[in-house]
Parts: sequence; C-alpha cells; structure tokens
Amino acid sequence: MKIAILGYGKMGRIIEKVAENRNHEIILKIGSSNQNELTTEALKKADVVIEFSTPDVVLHHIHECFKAKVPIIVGTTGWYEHLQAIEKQCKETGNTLLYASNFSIGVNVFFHANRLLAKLMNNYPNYKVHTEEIHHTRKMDSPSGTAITIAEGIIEGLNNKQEWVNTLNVEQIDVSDKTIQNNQLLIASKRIEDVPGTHTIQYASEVDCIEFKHTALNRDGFALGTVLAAEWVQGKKGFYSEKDMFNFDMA
Ligand SMILES: NC(=O)c1ccc[n+]([C@@H]2O[C@H](COP(=O)([O-])OP(=O)(O)OC[C@H]3O[C@@H](n4cnc5c(N)ncnc54)[C@H](O)[C@@H]3O)[C@@H](O)[C@H]2O)c1
Ligand SMILES: O=C(O)C1=N[C@H](C(=O)O)CCC1
Repeated sequence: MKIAILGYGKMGRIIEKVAENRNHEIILKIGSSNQNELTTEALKKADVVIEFSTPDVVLHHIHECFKAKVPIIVGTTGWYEHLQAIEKQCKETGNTLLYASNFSIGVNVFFHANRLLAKLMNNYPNYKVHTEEIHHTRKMDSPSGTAITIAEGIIEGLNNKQEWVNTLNVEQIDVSDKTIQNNQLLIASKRIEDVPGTHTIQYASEVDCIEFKHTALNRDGFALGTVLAAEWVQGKKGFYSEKDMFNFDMA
C-alpha cells in the first residue's frame, strides 16, 4: 500500500518503520514544519492516510482526507466531542474513517474483557469501581482516549453508572469522595515522566479488591495495530471503530 502519514512525531516515526517492514511505501510525511505540502493532489496518491498529530489539527486533517476521498486511520485522541459529527460527515460524503483510541492488540483484548467484567460485576453492587490511567508528561489530553473507551465499556455494562468524571494528578484517590456521585465513574489521570500508557480498572469492596491492568512497555504495539488497521480498511466504505476491526463477538 501507498501510505501518507499526517503527524510525524513519536508515533508517526514508529509507524513508518513498522509499515516499511510490512512492505508498504510511505509516500508522504507531514509534520508541523512542512504543513504546506499537504495538498489534495498529494493525498489522492495514497491508498490510505494514517493520522497521529494533535487535537487541534486532527479535524483539519480529517476534512482534507474527506476532500481527497482517501481512507483515513485516526489515532489522535482528545477530540472526543467531535466524534459524532465526524461520523455523520463521513457517512454523508461516502468516505472511510477508522478511529481507535488505542490500536494495540493487547489493549483491545483488555477492552473486550472489561466489557464482560462490567456485566458480571452488575451482580455485585458492593464493589466500588474506578479507573486510573498513567501517561508521560508530554501528553496533551486527559483523560486518555483509552480511558474513555474503558469508561464507556463500564458504563455500558453497569446499570448504576451513567457518566465519567476525571481528575488529573490527584495523589491519593478517595473512592468514597462525596463530590463524585453514585452514578459517576471516576477516571483518575496521572502524568509521570516517560510512561507509554498504563490503564487500571479497580473494583474494591470492604474485604477485597479486584485489579485489572494493561501496561504498554513501549509504543510498538500501538504502531503495529495501526498498520494492521490500514490494511484492514482497504476496500471498505464507512465509519469504523476498533470494535469492527477486532471482532471478539464469538468470545
Ligand atoms: N490510538 C492509539 O493507539 C494511540 C497511540 C499512541 C498515541 N496516540 C495519540 O496520537 C497522538 C500523537 O501522539 P505522539 O506520541 O506521536 O505525539 P507527538 O507529540 O510525538 O507527535 C505529534 C506530531 O504532530 C505534529 N503536528 C503538529 N501540528 C501539525 C500540523 N499542523 N500538521 C502536521 N503535523 C503536525 C507535531 O509536529 C508532532 O510531531 C496523540 O493524540 C496521542 O494521544 C494514540
Ligand atoms: O502517548 C499517548 O498520548 C497515548 N495516547 C492514547 C490515549 O490517549 O489513550 C493511547 C496510549 C498512548
């Protein structure tokens, strides 16, 4: 495949290596220093675009890809509030977009197991649930996109949770904090030096604690999953998420 990479930072660079190892060709790389090279003509030459930039430019990149009618894989997080509008535009204009808050295979297994666990825990209301995410200090958004997907899975499964709330860098988490209502799920975000991404789900009762955790050891898993998504989307039309790509329905 001919791939264009929009956003050539930590992820863009690793994705380039993984894609080349899988015999794909990178025909365009756009970072903040060569934005003027991003034209409809240049994008049209690609079979697929991979987008890992920043929350303030991702929408511009998506619109450019819609204009050029080239499928786009979006890894950038922090634009959650625009997701529904983009889904509508994608479908109305006959374009193709796949967004995942996390492309790692391990995280997607974790997402699925989280949904199953939440349904099971519905039967045990004496367990109080909260989630935690830890990322590096250069991360622009909080909570992480991955933590939002986890929270959505819990809210979907647990009858007594309706929305999530977020705290950033609060040292000691008090799950019985009276400012957090019973129908709210806490996502506690922490920023620590070089952490690639750690997500924990905790169900705590008076007598024990169930902890479910995913730790990314580096960024290679995110990059491999992204290139697999670019391969998966070939020949497809429409708006997709990681749930469509990692189809665990039989599990
Ligand atoms: N979905 C996933 O699996 C996954 C995994 C890791 C990171 N992410 C997300 O991907 C995004 C990027 O992560 P990163 O670690 O590569 O960040 P990064 O800061 O290293 O890279 C972002 C890049 O975007 C570039 N950029 C800024 N403005 C631009 C513009 N106008 N045009 C083109 N490029 C521009 C910057 O130059 C920078 O190189 C973040 O939102 C992060 O949360 C998602
Ligand atoms: O490094 C980041 O930034 C990451 N962002 C994604 C998120 O917000 O969930 C995925 C993990 C790494």
